Amino acid sequence: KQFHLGMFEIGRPLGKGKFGRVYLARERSTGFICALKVLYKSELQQGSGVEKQVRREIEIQSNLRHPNILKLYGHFHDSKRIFLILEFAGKGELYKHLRREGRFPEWKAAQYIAQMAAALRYLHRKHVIHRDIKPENILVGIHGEIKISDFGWSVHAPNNRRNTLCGTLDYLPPEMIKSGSKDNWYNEKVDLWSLGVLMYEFLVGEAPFEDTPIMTHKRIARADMTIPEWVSKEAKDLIKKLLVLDPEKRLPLEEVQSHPWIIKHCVKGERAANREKPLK
Ligand SMILES: COc1cccc(-c2nc(Nc3cc(C)[nH]n3)cc3ccccc23)c1
Repeated sequence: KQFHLGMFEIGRPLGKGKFGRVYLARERSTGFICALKVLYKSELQQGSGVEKQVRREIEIQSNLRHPNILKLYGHFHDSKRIFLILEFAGKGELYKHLRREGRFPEWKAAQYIAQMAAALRYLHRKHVIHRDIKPENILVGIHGEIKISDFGWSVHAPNNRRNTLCGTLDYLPPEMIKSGSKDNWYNEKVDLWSLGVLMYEFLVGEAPFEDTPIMTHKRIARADMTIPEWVSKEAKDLIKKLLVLDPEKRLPLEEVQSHPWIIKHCVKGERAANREKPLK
């Protein structure tokens, strides 16, 4: 399908980030609401091969269909800009919710981790490794469901500490911070480590290896973290089974979804969707 700018009514800017801005938009003929991400070619060309990476990310994301992955409906460009037509997630950025609430109750963290595990299983079945799982790359839909919203570049303004020059180290697995064999970078187990970091940050309100960059590097390499005693023992068990140095020893996604902590908090059935708390 051919898209062009005239097909859309542009609404309020939702936010801006490294490579451009995101606007609320409505497709004129259908009234369909979406988010329009505008990337400036000039800014992309500066980065080393960033434009090719954008093309690859568009290629990947436009072929994905999953309720917990933000849909890319299409794209088009004019002389100066590239436009991405993206699914609109009504409740915005997950990391803003996390900062506002400090940390999530266990039942909410478990539902988010279960949705992330389902999305990652789908990605890995399609041989896509996300490699950049962190709260900044997750959006929240109107029904509170989460959506992985970033395949390789960020839309968030560098307004929080972690958007330092090199981006946060917090989520990198040991095999990606150690020099040496890069083939582990293309092993989907890297996403399991980041899922463990995400789970820790949801429950504790800060990342497990958060420190000065040098110390973070050291602590990741040794999987050196402490889990506060007030975290439930089931949650502690799952975190420890994901934050494992040896990629092959990390808990597979199928076993994450059937872990007692997930089963305990994630009630099946459509009624759960409208319930703040799961059934006792
Ligand atoms: C820097 O702040 C940014 C940056 C980019 C998007 C938002 C934002 N996004 C969305 N939804 C979206 C965004 C995309 C690509 N699909 N659905 C909703 C919001 C609601 C309130 C505030 C902010 C929001 C913020």
